Amino acid sequence: MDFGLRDPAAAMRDFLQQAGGCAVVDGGLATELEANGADLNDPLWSAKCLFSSPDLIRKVHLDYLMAGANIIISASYQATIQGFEARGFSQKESEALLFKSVEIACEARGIFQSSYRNGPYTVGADEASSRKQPILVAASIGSYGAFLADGSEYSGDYGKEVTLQTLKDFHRRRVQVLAESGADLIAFETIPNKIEAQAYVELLKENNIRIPAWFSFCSKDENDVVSGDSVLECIAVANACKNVVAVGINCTPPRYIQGLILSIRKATDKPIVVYPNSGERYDADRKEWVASTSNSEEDFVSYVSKWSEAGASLIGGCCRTTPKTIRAIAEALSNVRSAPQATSACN
Ligand SMILES: C[S+](C)CC[C@H](N)C(=O)O
Ligand SMILES: N[C@@H](CCS)C(=O)O
Ligand SMILES: [Zn+2]
Repeated sequence: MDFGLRDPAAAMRDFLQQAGGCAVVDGGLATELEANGADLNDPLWSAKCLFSSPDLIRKVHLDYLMAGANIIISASYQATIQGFEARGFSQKESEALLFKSVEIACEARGIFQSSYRNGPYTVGADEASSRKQPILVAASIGSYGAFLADGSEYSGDYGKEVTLQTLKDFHRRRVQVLAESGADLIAFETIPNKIEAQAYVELLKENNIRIPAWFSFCSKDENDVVSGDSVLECIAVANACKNVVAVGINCTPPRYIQGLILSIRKATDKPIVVYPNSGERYDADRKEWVASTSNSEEDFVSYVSKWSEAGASLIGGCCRTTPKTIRAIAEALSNVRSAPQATSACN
């Protein structure tokens, strides 16, 4: 559909219309890599699989497509040139790994689409809606905190020495490479503070980046992102950028999402994307999630129609969500989705 080559807002509008008014985002990529046996206790976390087990990444993307995802997010969340160089890769090899993350996702989409035509996969509520499942590939860009590999994407506290310029210098080349990778859009994910959003906006402008992007923040409650910066101020930074086709929240407990959507919709007319985590807590030292008694996949999915009613039009899951979660989200949304190509939205 040449998503990335058109007027960004119109491209997103058309995509959402083809998806029936609401699109399904995939679930936790790293979570599912681990569920399939990958050991992510590594500074590169899921990006390690780009060289250790690329076939597994492709399989996980396919599993999410089969569950009904309209958007799959590449394995580049913690893939940085600086991180790969620290592992002994050259700059050229590091950039090739970034490309590869998108290539793998595009391959999964191609396999899914051609295999579907040949018969073996059934996805979505029924065959007719499955056939029309529009699919985008989003290139993930995780925060500077993700690169630090100490869980600081959940604090947004980088210390005083990390300035706007530091962050721009850190992210610049990766943004340039992923913008040329063949992805349909860039997903700036798990953004923990306002300064990093500002750095991304300036990089998009200064580097004349043409492909669309979404900005998705990590929140600690219904008002503030994890650093303590106001969600509304963060959204305002993203809202001012023409390339930004959706704004929202990810890797945040489900219980805050409805309040966040209601606030965000007052601050922007752009589509709202939400893909919460399970509500568990990440132990960065052990690189493990700590179980919480108050959350289950059932709880998560029970929120979905409320999020749609509140104004979200891209809904999925982040860490500790699985293809099962995504299938349940697709089913929950099938009640509010209109027939593909119809004009009404789901909220
Ligand atoms: C979204 S968090 C669970 C990613 C992993 C983290 N940056 C780490 O390396 O520990
Ligand atoms: N896209 C990443 C986000 C981590 S917060 C993943 O699902 O692993
Ligand atoms: Zn997450």
